[in-house]
Amino acid sequence: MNGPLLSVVDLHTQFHTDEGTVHAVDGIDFDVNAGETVCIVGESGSGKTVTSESITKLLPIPPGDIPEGRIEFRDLETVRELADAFPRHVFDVVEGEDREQGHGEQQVGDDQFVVVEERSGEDITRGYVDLTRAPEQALRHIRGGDVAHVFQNPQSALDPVYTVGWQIVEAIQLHSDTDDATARERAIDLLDRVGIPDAATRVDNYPHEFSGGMKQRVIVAIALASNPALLVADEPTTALDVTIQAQILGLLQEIQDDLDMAVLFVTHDLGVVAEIADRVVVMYAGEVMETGDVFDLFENPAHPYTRALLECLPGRGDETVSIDGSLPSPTAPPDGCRFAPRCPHAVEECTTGDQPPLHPVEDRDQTVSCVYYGDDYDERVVQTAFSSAQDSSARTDGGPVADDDSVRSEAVSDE
Ligand SMILES: Nc1ncnc2c1ncn2[C@@H]1O[C@H](COP(=O)(O)OP(=O)(O)OP(=O)(O)O)[C@@H](O)[C@H]1O
Ligand code: NI
Repeated sequence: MNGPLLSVVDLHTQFHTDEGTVHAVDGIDFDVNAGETVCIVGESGSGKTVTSESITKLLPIPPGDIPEGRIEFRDLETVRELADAFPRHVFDVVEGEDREQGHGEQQVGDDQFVVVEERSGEDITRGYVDLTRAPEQALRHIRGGDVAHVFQNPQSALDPVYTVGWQIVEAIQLHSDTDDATARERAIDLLDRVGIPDAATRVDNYPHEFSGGMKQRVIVAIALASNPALLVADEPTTALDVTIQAQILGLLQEIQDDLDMAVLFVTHDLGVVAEIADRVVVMYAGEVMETGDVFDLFENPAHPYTRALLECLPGRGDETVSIDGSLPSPTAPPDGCRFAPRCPHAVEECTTGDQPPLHPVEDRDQTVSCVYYGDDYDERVVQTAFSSAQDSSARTDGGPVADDDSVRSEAVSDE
């Protein structure tokens, strides 16, 4: 077993600006397993897009910068290919004797982005590519190959001067030795699969000859052309027609099951999350507040922030209410839990030190960054208030009340 397909480990992504350093992503951890759909949710500005763009390194660097952390991509085929192509950049844990002799952990060099953890003879059987250290040349190989990034903006993702067929053929041939005729056949097949009627004719059309929804399908077809192990998709705030969006999501899921492809989907729509996610990562102000199985998390939201988010979900709580208060300053984030200034249950410990570690939730497939789930507090305090979070009397238990004069945040579903 080579572990999860993708492991984000202590990722820090910053932007150096005239106003100071923006701590957009400030030490987050989560995994994506092969074949599963993980949704990242959170209010606008919480760092979802920066996280997804850190993975495919589509981040503008500079001003962007990843000073700390790793993004381990554990697709074995990719690890083997890149170990072959970049032999000088391989860190071989197996070959190093230091561990045996008790010299402690060996240091991976800055330019060593392929880490081999286990071999069977010559063959690599466990290891990863660290996407944060990979040079542009290696990233080009990975991007649009084993990791595809779908921008859900048809306007900018397609090249207006080439036919859609040409663009799909290019994507196919970039990563495999496929002759023109075979690639064209596969392009037609892909268009057919994403639900474009009369694909054999449409393959020779230009992007402007397609409607918005059909363009979106073409973009998905291009992303699938290389048979990616992981598809990263960031939902835009200027959303497409909801029915088209639902169709495309349904389509993605069908194809995903066929190809055993993992999907990392960024959204602030909890309805979409309920529909497509296997697991959920809840982000707030550059930190992960909670992760978990989608059923466990919806049934038993553990973090007060997740609870507040769910309260804003239509049909769940009172959807006219948004969470009181606003995101903390990204250049000068507060100590302790980022959500503490808005949390009805915050106690003194919540306002000092680092963001609390992710504690496992008892009997659930969930982890939560909240002191109440540690040994010193009773988590029932944050759980009982769920259904009455809008009731102001419920705010007085467990700790200081959020400042009522503070600015109302943008609603969670602000598209
Ligand atoms: N190029 C940049 N320069 C400076 N700050 C940036 C840059 N890009 C993003 N940020 C900041 O990083 C933080 C996280 O932004 P991000 O776009 O990841 O949020 P998001 O969760 O995707 O929000 P939305 O739901 O609105 O898309 C924000 O404070 C944002 O202002
Ligand atoms: Ni975003």
